[in-house]
Amino acid sequence: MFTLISATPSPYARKVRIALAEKNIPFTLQTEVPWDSTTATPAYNPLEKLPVLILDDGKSAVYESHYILEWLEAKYPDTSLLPDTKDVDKRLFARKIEVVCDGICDALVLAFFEKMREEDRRSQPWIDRQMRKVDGGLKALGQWAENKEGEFLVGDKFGLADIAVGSVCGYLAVRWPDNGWQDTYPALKKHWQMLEERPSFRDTKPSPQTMKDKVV
Ligand SMILES: N[C@@H](CCC(=O)N[C@@H](CS(=O)(=O)O)C(=O)NCC(=O)O)C(=O)O
Repeated sequence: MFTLISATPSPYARKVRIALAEKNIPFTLQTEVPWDSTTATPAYNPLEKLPVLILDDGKSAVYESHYILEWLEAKYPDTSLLPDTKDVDKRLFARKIEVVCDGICDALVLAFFEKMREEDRRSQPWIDRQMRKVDGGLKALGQWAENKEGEFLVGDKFGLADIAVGSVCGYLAVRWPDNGWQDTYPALKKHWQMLEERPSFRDTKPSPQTMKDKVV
């Protein structure tokens, strides 16, 4: 059986947890704090990041959330999370939405750790730059949610784009509760709330973690 190294707040890991659940792939969840020296991630991922999907042999590993999802799509095509193969542009659009969602998360992580620095070592211009990317990314998600044709973001089928958007919105709600995106983008908020009703979302709600070691 697969093992997924995950962390309770991780939006990247939540994408994989949701995809595994939606594809009915059984796995063992190994919850860690990747910033602590006790993490197992370096043993499987040279980039020392989670999520990491450890395969049945207990040694081989797949890492980087967008690649794990691509790997799962290739290995388990029956329960696809992408539009039909003939709909090339829709498939590419779904991946573009994931790119924006991952980029928002990347900027949030950078801002989060910059804010952890002592005041005299903290760069406010750096934090402002990251939050500009978050604002720009959310504006794009807000427009896509506003303009979606069906119940889901790409075509009339639940998939990768919904998983990515739901994960970043859930992360913001936990880690950045004062961010006003839910008021600014009501269609995005409504879409996220609909997604959170799915069992795969209900079973993977993010929560804060406690870091033991000093990171920055
Ligand atoms: N691009 C990676 C980003 C993953 C990532 O940044 N993971 C964090 C944990 S979390 O932010 O998702 O909670 C991590 O392991 N960071 C450890 C490190 O950067 O050393 C992905 O998509 O999987």
